[in-house]
Amino acid sequence: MTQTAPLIEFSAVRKAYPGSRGDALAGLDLSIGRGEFIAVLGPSGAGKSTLFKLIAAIERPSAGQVSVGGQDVGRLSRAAVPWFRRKLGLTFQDTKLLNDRSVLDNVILPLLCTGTYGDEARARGRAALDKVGLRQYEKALPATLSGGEQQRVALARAIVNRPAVLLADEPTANLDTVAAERIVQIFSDFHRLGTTVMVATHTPAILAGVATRTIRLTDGRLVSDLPYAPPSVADIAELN
Ligand SMILES: Nc1ncnc2c1ncn2[C@@H]1O[C@H](COP(=O)(O)OP(=O)(O)OP(=O)(O)O)[C@@H](O)[C@H]1O
Repeated sequence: MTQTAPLIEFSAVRKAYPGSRGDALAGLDLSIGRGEFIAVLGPSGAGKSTLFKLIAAIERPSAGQVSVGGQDVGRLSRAAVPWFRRKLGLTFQDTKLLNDRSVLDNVILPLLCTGTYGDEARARGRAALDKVGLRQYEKALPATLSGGEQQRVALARAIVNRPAVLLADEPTANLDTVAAERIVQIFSDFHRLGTTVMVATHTPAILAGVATRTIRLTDGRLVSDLPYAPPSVADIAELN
């Protein structure tokens, strides 16, 4: 039987931020295959965002190795980083949308970073907005949209490069159930098309029927790695 190489691999990864006490990640080994949908759980400060930042080359490991698609992320040159990031779509709880630019201009920003401009960029931006159901708002300023719609704009920006991996850091925090379910449905659609998805969340119940695996971090360590199962009452208490 042939075994395919993992898409994302952490080998003995330690991350200490300059000036901070303790490690944000403390010797993490983790392998993620193509097509997985992973719920990343853990209390505040457990290292979930740091995990995503290392995958996306926003931060570099203090020790150990992070590889994505066979590339050693910690060794990418500064010039190579924007090209590497085309493989990845990232969203954050704070959507980081620019409020002085239209929704469409926000969505096409990642294309401009890697040399796709003009009509082609706009066509791809509109296609991404179609996928999240917001094409009608392309000319609006982000601040005029609801929180759920702003998260969907951020998601359109994340997928505009048709990434192989989607990383979402607390994408449904502060959203009502309907808005959160709509976001999760979009993740599910991408997952069905073959995208590898990782979602950090304090409310894993929203990923029921969608996530395939749950990893749980505490104090920068992997404390469990299991097939996804809906959270128990004790889990919910711990995560909130
Ligand atoms: N830029 C930074 N500088 C210094 N310390 C940091 C920085 N970013 C994160 N940390 C610290 O690293 C640890 C892990 O933080 P991280 O944001 O990865 O956790 P998290 O699980 O995503 O938390 P939350 O659920 O609150 O978003 C925390 O102790 C945090 O204070």
